[in-house]
Formats: sequence, C-alpha cells, structure tokens
Amino acid sequence: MLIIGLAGGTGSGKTTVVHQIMTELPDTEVGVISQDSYYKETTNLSFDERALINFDHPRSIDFELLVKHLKALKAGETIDQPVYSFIQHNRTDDTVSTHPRKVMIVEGILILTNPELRELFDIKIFVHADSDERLVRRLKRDISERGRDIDEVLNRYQNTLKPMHEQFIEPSKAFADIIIPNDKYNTVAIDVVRAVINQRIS
Ligand SMILES: Nc1ncnc2c1ncn2[C@@H]1O[C@H](COP(=O)(O)OP(=O)(O)O)[C@@H](O)[C@H]1O
Ligand SMILES: O=c1ccn([C@@H]2O[C@H](COP(=O)(O)O)[C@@H](O)[C@H]2O)c(=O)[nH]1
Repeated sequence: MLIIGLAGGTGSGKTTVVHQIMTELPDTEVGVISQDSYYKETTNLSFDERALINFDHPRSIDFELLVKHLKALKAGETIDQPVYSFIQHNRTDDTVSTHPRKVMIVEGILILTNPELRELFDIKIFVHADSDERLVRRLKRDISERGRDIDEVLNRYQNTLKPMHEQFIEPSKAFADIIIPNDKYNTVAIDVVRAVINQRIS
C-alpha cells in the first residue's frame, strides 16, 4: 500500500486537489481518509461549548484512532471511518466502511504535525495558497456549505485559526516532499502526483 499524506492550511484546496487527483483513477484502487473524520468525539459538551473548541489545535484530533486505523488498513483490514458534522461540531453516529486500497490518501490541516502519522506516509505533500486567498475561500465555503455566518468565520480566523496556522500548520510544511502552489488551479502538479499513483497501481 502506498500512503500519501496531503496537508495544507484551511482553504488551501486540499479536498479539491484530492478530487482532481482521483479523477480518472479507479476508486477501487485509491481511497481517501480525511483528518476531519477524526475530530475528537465531544457528545458530553453542549453545542455552545463545542462551538468554543479550538479546532485548529492538534489536541482537537484523535490522532491515536487515526494512526490505529491507518495501521489496520496497511495490515489489510477494513475500518469504520467516523463521519463528522461541521454543522453539529461533532462526530455523527454514522461510519463509513473503508477497505484497504493500493493507494490511500490522508488529507487534513494537521496531519504533518504528528510524528507517528508522518512515519506512515510514503509521500508527504503540502498544498500552499496565500493566507488572504485561503480566508476568502474559507468565508465563501463555510457560509454556503457549513452553516456559518461572516462573524463566526472572521472571529474564528482571528482568535484561533490564524495563530494555529502560524504555530503548527505552516511549520509542518518543512516535512513535505512536494509542495503544490495552489493560488490558481495547478494541473501540472496534479498530473505529476497522478503519474506517481498510476505507476504504483499499474
Ligand atoms: N485553485 C483554486 N482556485 C480557486 N478556488 C479554489 C481552488 N482550490 C480550491 N478552491 C475553492 O476553495 C474552497 C476551499 O477549497 P477546499 O478544497 O475545500 O480546501 P481545503 O480542503 O484545503 O479546506 C472551495 O470552495 C474550492 O472550490
Ligand atoms: O466543528 C468544526 C471542526 C472544524 N472546523 C474547521 O475546519 C477546518 C479544517 O477543515 P478544512 O476542510 O481543512 O478547512 C479547521 O480550520 C477548523 O477551524 C470547524 O469550523 N468546525
């Protein structure tokens, strides 16, 4: 199994890049695991308490479960990947049965900050977009898709997102083997990554 770790700040385009990479690749051979699925379960908290969580700090992620699931996939086992609700700020009761593929892509803002997880990646990719571009994309996406309003996004950006990006996410770029500039759509980089994957699955 080839395991690709794909990191980058919020709004850098990680999800979009993963979809572009997957286009024309058989989904029987390539699978995706999102770090977002592994936000810690916080059912003990009220909605208002959950909304105050710093979701850009590594401690908000259940890395232990993510590493365990990745090791299980590597060992040929099927896992129950949690499903996360951004609207509820919590895991749902659903899971997605995820079986091992020749190539697994793990994507998320903090995945290169965790040493145990980094060890499991054969290729480490960081998607870069400038912070103003990322903020604009985040605003548009969170309002249209994640039930947020402009104040929520901007407050979170100032209070936690930007400082956490600077403290944890940007420095993790140093661990990347490949950096994809993604202020504009970058078809050349996508083709290169797809070629590496094709080589592995053919
Ligand atoms: N290169 C790009 N140029 C313009 N818009 C982009 C680009 N990449 C992604 N987007 C848009 O930005 C928003 C955030 O992208 P997304 O892939 O969800 O980022 P991430 O997963 O890194 O948070 C989405 O609405 C997406 O369509
Ligand atoms: O309940 C939540 C959990 C996370 N977030 C924000 O999501 C982004 C990470 O997701 P991307 O798809 O990479 O943008 C992170 O910056 C958290 O602040 C949230 O808003 N609510």
